[in-house]
Amino acid sequence: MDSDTASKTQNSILEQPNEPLMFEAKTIPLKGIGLVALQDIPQGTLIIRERPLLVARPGAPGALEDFLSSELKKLDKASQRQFLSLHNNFPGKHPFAGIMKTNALPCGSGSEIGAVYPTICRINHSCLPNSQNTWNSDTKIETIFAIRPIKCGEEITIMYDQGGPSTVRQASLKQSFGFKCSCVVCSQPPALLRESDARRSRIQQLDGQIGDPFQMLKSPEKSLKDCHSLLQVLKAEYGAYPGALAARLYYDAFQISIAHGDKTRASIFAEKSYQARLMCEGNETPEVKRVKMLATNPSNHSTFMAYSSKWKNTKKEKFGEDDNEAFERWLFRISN
Ligand SMILES: C[S@@+](CC[C@H](N)C(=O)[O-])C[C@H]1O[C@@H](n2cnc3c(N)ncnc32)[C@H](O)[C@@H]1O
Repeated sequence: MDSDTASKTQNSILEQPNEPLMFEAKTIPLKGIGLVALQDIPQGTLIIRERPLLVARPGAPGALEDFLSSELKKLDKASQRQFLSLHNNFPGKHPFAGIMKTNALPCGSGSEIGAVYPTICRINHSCLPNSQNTWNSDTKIETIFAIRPIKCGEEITIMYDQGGPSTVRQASLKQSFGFKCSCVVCSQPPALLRESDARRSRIQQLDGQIGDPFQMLKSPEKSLKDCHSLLQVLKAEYGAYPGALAARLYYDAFQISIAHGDKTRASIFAEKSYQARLMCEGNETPEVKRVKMLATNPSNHSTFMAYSSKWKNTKKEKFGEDDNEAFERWLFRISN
């Protein structure tokens, strides 16, 4: 499909059809079609809100093809054309399944159910994306928010893979999407790429340690310290815009604190998680609303004092928020 056709197909399922679009679909060298910003877009801006064309579970190619074929017949002609015009990395016997496999985005984190969209599915991948896709399970709408400032003329990008060092990312992108990534991270000089790889491996390692319930139970100080270390690595790798990774880290720190009874820190961590999430997905998703509620009432969480009451706040703790470093050390219980 050429970029003209792509531009014309944009509006039907978009939720903000009357507003001037912040982007245009055009051909990008070596990437097919992509979306390019038509204006400067500040961090935290909602760029696209779109309903799915089709939703499906993964399945054997033949069975998936039959399912998609019957679902396609239920769509109007314009929607059918939009679906059929999407990129297919797996041409052959099962073209509908190939389109789905190339384009589907999960309906929620970790969900095996995927959906395709006429516009959002034109967004290409970067290992340092400037935007994030999020599924809202209440409204059944997918959103794209700017997670860092985007300059007019810059391509809008999201992240397709699970992260990790460049060799792992490259292999996964090649296998699932058929391209060799040459984004700003992957095309760095070898020495810088090695440093980035070391940070991304460390991020995965720390993430695993923080998620370990035994460490959280037996050595919550260590878990919080890991959260603090992760924050430093995220800042080094992603600069001022760690996006959803920061939201998750703060939520983990919330869970560690509340499980041992520390409502004061838990409330601060929940608020930080909320603020980070707000930038990535707005204030409409059930998850964002829940984290906001927990910032106000941390003890409403089901694990309040589930592990111990050793951090239960007995008196109002004083902390000086003016001295950033001291505040961070207090918050993450770093003693030396
Ligand atoms: C969901 S589609 C994105 C839109 C697609 N470029 C198009 O023309 O419709 C995914 C496909 O786009 C291409 N693609 C996405 N990101 C890319 C990148 N960073 N470099 C090269 N190709 C990319 C790959 O062919 C991939 O399988």
